[in-house]
Amino acid sequence: MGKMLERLAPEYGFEVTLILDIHNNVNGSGFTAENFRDVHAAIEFTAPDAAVANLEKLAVLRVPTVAGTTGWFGQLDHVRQLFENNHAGLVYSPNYSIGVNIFQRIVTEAAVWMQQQPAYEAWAWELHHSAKKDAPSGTLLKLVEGMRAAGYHNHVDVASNRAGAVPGTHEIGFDSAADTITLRHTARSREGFARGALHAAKWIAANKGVHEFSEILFSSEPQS
Ligand SMILES: NC(=O)C1=CN([C@@H]2O[C@H](COP(=O)(O)OP(=O)(O)OC[C@H]3O[C@@H](n4cnc5c(N)ncnc54)[C@H](O)[C@@H]3O)[C@@H](O)[C@H]2O)C=CC1
Ligand SMILES: O=C(O)C1=N[C@H](C(=O)O)C[C@H](O)C1
Repeated sequence: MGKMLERLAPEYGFEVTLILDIHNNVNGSGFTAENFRDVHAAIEFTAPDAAVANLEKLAVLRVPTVAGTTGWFGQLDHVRQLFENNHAGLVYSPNYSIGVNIFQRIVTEAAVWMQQQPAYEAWAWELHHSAKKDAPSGTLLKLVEGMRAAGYHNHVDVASNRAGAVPGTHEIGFDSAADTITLRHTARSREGFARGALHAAKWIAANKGVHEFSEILFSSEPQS
């Protein structure tokens, strides 16, 4: 994601002044007050086992932050508390694509209807490139969590595949003896993730608080 963010950042009015990676951030050594002195926003896309330590440092430095890494959301309460205690802004999401955030709402709505239909059984599936470290994807976990929050308590069979260079495909399905409903989002490239993260960075550079990305995206709800 780093290269894509660097390429698109100027379109969002950002100059990239610091890039930390596994080589220049050994034991968090890149997170100094000097390095972040004139930084208006940080975007964190690293690895599941690195994200929390990086986010802790960004909170203490009070840098408005966009959290993009997946696989750490079990520690969200701890990270949220740290940003709030330090009065630092944070946006988090397992997926910054606009399409996926709309897809999430469609899936949640389907779950409400399907909860009343015991003849249907459900599955959740995702496919990503073979370099992806976490499975299931953060997005798939959130889709299923959204179904649960909408009242869907039947079993959901969850599966993941890793192959080639696939940028990200997520599918929720319902099957009965009579028919099948398949809901699928397919990312065509990683550009949608990067654009969403840059949009969030611009927003959090000018606002306060801790927010899930969809709160920003859907801050003015469509009229029905
Ligand atoms: N929220 C979203 O929309 C999206 C989330 N992701 C997630 O973002 C994460 C990163 O994905 P990719 O960019 O594909 O990974 P990648 O493996 O291509 O790049 C990760 C980068 O993080 C650096 N890194 C690792 N540990 C570090 C540390 N301790 N400090 C600083 N830098 C460190 C590596 O040097 C590397 O440059 C994954 O968890 C992935 O699931 C990926 C795409 C979209
Ligand atoms: O690792 C990736 O590539 C992606 N990860 C995110 C996830 O785990 O949901 C989002 C996107 O699907 C790409």
